[in-house]
Parts: sequence; C-alpha cells; structure tokens
Amino acid sequence: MTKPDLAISRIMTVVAVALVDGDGRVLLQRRPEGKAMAGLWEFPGGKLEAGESPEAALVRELREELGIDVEAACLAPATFASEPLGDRHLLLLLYACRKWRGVPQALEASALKWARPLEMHGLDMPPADRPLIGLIEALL
Ligand SMILES: Nc1nc2c([nH]c(=O)n2[C@H]2C[C@H](O)[C@@H](COP(=O)(O)OP(=O)(O)OP(=O)(O)O)O2)c(=O)[nH]1
Repeated sequence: MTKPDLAISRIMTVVAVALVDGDGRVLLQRRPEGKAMAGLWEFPGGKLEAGESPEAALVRELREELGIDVEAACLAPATFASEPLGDRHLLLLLYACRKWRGVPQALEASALKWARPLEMHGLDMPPADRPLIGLIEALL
C-alpha cells in the first residue's frame, strides 16, 4: 500500500467570490484586527466546513459576512490560487457573481470597498490574491 502524501493533509481549502456590480467594480473587505493578515483587503469568503460543498460554503459565508443572499447557481467558477500559507498550503477557489439579494454590510470585516481591478493593484491584499487581480481584470 502506498503511504498517504502528508503534504495533502495540510491543504486548506478556502472559497471566495468577486462580487461584481453593474459598474464593473468588485467588492473587497478588510480583514479585522485580531486576525491573521489584519488590515489586508480580501475577497469575501472563508474556509469550508466538514461535509460542505464549495458553493454551499460560499452561500453561508456571504450571509454571515455581508448579510446578502446568493443562489449557488449564480456562483460562476472564475479562477484559483495555490500558495503556501504558514505551515499549510492554501487552495483559494475564486468565484464570480453578479446577482445577489440585499445590500452588503461589513458584519465581520472592518470595512468594505468597491474597487476596479486597476485600483486593486495598489491595495494591500494577501499574497495569494495578487496573481488573481489580472485574471479578474480579463474576466470583467
Ligand atoms: N476569504 C478570503 N480568505 C483569504 C483570501 N486570501 C487569503 O489568503 N485568504 C486566507 C486568509 C485565511 O487564512 C483564510 C480564510 O479563512 P477565514 O477567513 O475563514 O478564517 P480566518 O483566518 O479569518 O479566521 P478564523 O475564521 O479561522 O477565525 O484564507 C481572500 O481573498 N479571501
């Protein structure tokens, strides 16, 4: 029998979304004090819970973090990032979404910002997110 790959057990899967408004801007949230990478601007989302599909996790996170309702069918897979993060390896699955119900509120973040991809190049974002900006630019 082959030995399990120990590196695989350290993979952390995170789902996140580029919410795109009618003006082609993307919603970012600022990570609050007390959390790792506090002050950085990230895409709303978070870790999968046991047994959750990526889409169900994102629907849940968007309700918890922003107070908005999104249908899983409106989440379009967009791109992903694969990046070492501390002693783990982050697999960030990024979706795009143009349709939701409600007005996003910063229920967990310290601030929200609607940003154009060009502006995102000048913002402090987690290292995994940097390569995603150009890809989002191409998608919008
Ligand atoms: N939501 C989100 N997380 C990101 C992005 N980029 C990035 O490196 N991450 C990292 C930060 C965290 O380590 C992890 C997201 O996990 P999380 O938001 O559920 O958890 P957390 O670290 O804030 O804290 P906790 O819930 O465990 O208390 O992914 C991003 O654009 N959006």
